[in-house]
Amino acid sequence: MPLWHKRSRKQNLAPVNNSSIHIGSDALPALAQLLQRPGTTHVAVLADTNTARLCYPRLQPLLPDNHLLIEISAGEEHKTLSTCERVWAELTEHRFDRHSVLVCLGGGVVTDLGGFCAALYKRGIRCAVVPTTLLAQVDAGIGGKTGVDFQGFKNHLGVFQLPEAVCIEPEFLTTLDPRELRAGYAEVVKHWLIADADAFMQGRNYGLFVDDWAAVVRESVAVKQEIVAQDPLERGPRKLLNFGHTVGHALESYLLGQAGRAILHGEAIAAGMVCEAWLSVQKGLLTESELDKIETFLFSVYDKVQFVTLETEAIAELARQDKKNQGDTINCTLLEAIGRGVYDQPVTVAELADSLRYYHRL
Ligand SMILES: NC(=O)c1ccc[n+]([C@@H]2O[C@H](COP(=O)([O-])OP(=O)(O)OC[C@H]3O[C@@H](n4cnc5c(N)ncnc54)[C@H](O)[C@@H]3O)[C@@H](O)[C@H]2O)c1
Ligand SMILES: O=C(O)C(=O)C[C@@H](O)[C@H](O)[C@H](O)COP(=O)(O)O
Ligand SMILES: [Zn+2]
Repeated sequence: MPLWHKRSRKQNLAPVNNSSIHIGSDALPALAQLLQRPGTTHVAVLADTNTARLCYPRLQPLLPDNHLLIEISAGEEHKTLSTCERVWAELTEHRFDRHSVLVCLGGGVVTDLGGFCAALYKRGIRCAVVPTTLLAQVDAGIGGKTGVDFQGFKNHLGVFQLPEAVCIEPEFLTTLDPRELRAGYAEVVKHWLIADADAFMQGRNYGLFVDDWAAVVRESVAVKQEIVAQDPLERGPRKLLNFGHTVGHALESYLLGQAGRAILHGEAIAAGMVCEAWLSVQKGLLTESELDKIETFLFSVYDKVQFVTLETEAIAELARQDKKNQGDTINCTLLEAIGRGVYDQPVTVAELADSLRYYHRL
């Protein structure tokens, strides 16, 4: 059955291997149960400065009295090996063993970095994820991609390692900055564009004016979960989830490296999706009218990312390090229709630069 077949809205979230996903009011009780499992020796919560202040108090009553709080600085610039070293040093100092649990409480930076730390410390300790941004609830917390940035390249070091549980409490979203909510929404739109044309058509009507975020989270998690279940290690169909990321990651990496110009991951992906939808038209896969629908919608939600045309080649060059590549071939995920992604589509650096120039002209 193709990946983009119509899913039942009530579809169960089948665990991928042994990772369970809890969404809604039973999510935090499920975490409490996991932490009380006999044999658990130590519990640490990894949070960033914001989630330590805004989300940790909600978790505290569920935690054992002697738990450890490890706080890291917030922001993509801290998703690095040196932050991991700090986390590992704290675990070591407090004699965490393999029966310990690391609870990652935060957005994608905390869940990516924390998952990576848990996977490597003593070759693997238990890990639970409590995603607190929209982006992490619909995407980063799901599917076991963990890692950190390295030498300016996104997620350049990492492992696939599923957490024991993902506990999603949509109420955490109430304290989220509107810019962060908007950025996370880009991954929701990505899921629609690769796998759910009906949801895209409906979503166009309400944009960010959503009154039931929990429903949006459930639907989006179901799309990702279904794809990850088929291909956990990204040998094939999981590459669909990378739509918008060949250009998006290049743009994000380029701007992150320049003081004052960093943009959020979701903002980069929104721009990347416009570029890659345009490339899909150039390759004869998508119609002009579909491209127009995608662009109109994305520009109704996102501001244009600012760069000058002189920078397009340098940005496009960064795609040579994309993880979907094979040898010198840059493999992109494109669209063959709204709601139908297609992966392993070769593109050149020149074509990626053209797509950025197209975006710049819009
Ligand atoms: N592993 C994956 O599959 C995957 C998928 C998508 C993105 N990512 C990664 O995720 C990262 C982006 O994640 P993100 O957008 O969540 O960014 P983030 O983790 O930096 O969080 C965004 C900001 O929101 C704050 N925050 C978090 N929860 C909050 C809350 N409930 N209330 C108030 N503030 C809160 C954080 O402190 C931070 O300042 C990128 O590094 C990206 O590469 C990974
Ligand atoms: O889960 C996946 O697979 C994804 O590609 C989801 C992406 O939204 C996410 O940004 C992921 O971290 C990108 O992975 P990478 O392998 O391109 O670094
Ligand atoms: Zn992403």
